[in-house]
Amino acid sequence: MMNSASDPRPPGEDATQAPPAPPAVRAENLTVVRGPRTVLRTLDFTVPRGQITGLLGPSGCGKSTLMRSIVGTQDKVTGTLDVLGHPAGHPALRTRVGYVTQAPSVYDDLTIRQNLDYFAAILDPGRAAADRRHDNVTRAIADVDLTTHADALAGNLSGGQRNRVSLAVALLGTPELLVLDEPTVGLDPVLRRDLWNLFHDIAATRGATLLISSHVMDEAERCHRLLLMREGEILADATPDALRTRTGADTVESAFLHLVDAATAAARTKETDAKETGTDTKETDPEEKRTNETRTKETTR
Ligand SMILES: Nc1ncnc2c1ncn2[C@@H]1O[C@H](COP(=O)(O)OP(=O)(O)OP(=O)(O)O)[C@@H](O)[C@H]1O
Repeated sequence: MMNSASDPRPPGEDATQAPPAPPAVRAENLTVVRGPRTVLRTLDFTVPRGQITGLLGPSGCGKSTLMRSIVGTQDKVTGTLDVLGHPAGHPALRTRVGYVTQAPSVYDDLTIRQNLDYFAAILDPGRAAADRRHDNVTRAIADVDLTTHADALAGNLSGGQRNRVSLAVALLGTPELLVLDEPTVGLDPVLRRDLWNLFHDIAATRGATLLISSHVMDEAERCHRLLLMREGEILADATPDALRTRTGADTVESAFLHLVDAATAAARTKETDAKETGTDTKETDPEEKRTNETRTKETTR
């Protein structure tokens, strides 16, 4: 049984013994600027531990930027962004957070096993760990269903297979938080189903938290919680059931479209009001932005 978002302790654990662990991710007033654009605007949300949270929204809405911020690789992040109780990017998070980017990071001139051996040696170095590394590599390759291809050169794999090698690398260290940027792109339906089963297995048996981006709405139904994004803002933060109930929709896709239409209508009304009163609401005034930035709790990285 999955733990609740508010109390991640195992059922039956004495509430007086230890304070509840912080959420996997906590964002307050999170803003990210890329080039001349504010790509994420004053986001407030939490990602509960031990669950699969889906990050969904149309192409360009800011999903990858948010993930990069969480794993600590994004510049010009302001506001508060805590990951597993530390500021995002803190050195203590290096082995606790796994990240798979959209572009597979594998060495083409090595086999799958050699790729994993290489990353395993970085994560868990030394002769004494050789047996453990071998077991972890074999397990990670099996997790992503590539055992029969273990000795194939990565350069000869299909795009979907290369994605799965990247995922296997992220699974090597048994991270507490796995951040996966569109891990099922380019995969056939059988592999997509198998990967989603694996994600649920990782959450249930290892108690890991998974944050998975997608713009395929049927994948939303497989998540415990959803963060629905549009144009750098969070439209909804709820379970799939709650979203459907709130909007009266049959599917998460219809619920999302309902919320997008409502947000578009609200933005139009705001624009019309601004034109009538002569107030520009589209972009924050640079001076106001500077003032906001000095108010934020965490310094710009
Ligand atoms: N280096 C950059 N400079 C300026 N703007 C950028 C830069 N990189 C991305 N952007 C803009 O930031 C916005 C968010 O991009 P991001 O990659 O986070 O979106 P996404 O939701 O992950 O899209 P996709 O689903 O297509 O991967 C986009 O509008 C994009 O054009």
